[in-house]
Amino acid sequence: VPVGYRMPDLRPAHWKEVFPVANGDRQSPIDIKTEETKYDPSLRPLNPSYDPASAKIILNNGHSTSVEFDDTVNKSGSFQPNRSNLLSEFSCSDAEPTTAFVLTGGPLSGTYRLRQIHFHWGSNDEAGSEHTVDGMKYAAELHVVHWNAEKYSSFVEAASQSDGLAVMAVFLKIGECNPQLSKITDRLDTIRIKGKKALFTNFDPRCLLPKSLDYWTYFGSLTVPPLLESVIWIVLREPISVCSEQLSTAEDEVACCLLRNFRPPQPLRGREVRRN
Ligand SMILES: COc1ccc(N2C[C@H](O)c3cc(S(N)(=O)=O)sc3S2(=O)=O)cc1
Ligand SMILES: [Zn+2]
Repeated sequence: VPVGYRMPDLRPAHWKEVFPVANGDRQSPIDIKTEETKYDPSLRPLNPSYDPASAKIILNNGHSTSVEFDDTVNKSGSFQPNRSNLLSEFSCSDAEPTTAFVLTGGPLSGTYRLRQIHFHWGSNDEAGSEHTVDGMKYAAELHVVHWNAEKYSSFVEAASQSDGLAVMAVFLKIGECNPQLSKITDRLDTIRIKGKKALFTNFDPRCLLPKSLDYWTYFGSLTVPPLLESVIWIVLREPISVCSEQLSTAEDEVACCLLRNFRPPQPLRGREVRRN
């Protein structure tokens, strides 16, 4: 390391030194004050339709674990799901196997393609979520990341556009163990080291979603550097359950670099939070 080189301080309070947008006027996460959210009749139901065969790898990118999806080819029309392996795999969703892996509807105009899912958690069951609801933190938070493949030709291009990304956030609360989540937490031992990845196929994110897809939505940003203000946030109002053992497995398995990987709520700066 060159003499005098100062390792950048990686704590959220210091991100503005490297990424000035950290002080921007559409930063995430936020505290959702339910009394101040505004009902918007123009908001449509969310329509997630995922092609399970597009799940590819599980990855430890140093501040979270993620399941990366093959977002290169739009499979609509070309992918003929093999019903036997699909239906046996996905007892959770009796919906017809899809030929695409996209999110449409809700506050979105156009088709947003699934890129990856990842989690944020804390060092105990009391804290861990990034968004809070009336000041309340959940134990963890799942992010399902999509990009506007209809309007932009690549994910990187979309990530720099104000309507480029759409992230669906799902709160995790401590309760029953979640067998669908175990499909991921049981694999974390294979990606203990930063940068490690492991094959992870046939996973349908719909299995992780709560019964109700009612949501709050607002314009925000990535919650990790480069903190780009390109995210349409869709925060589901109903949490899913996870048991303490699953969360501690996640923390134990990859605690080295992933503990407390949640950014605190940022100023709303006059933004509106709408609900369907
Ligand atoms: C342009 O540079 C990049 C932009 C984005 C990314 N990604 C990885 C990040 O971990 C990350 C964090 C997200 S969160 N917590 O939902 O706000 S979404 C997301 S990502 O998959 O888009 C990588 C490079
Ligand atoms: Zn995230």
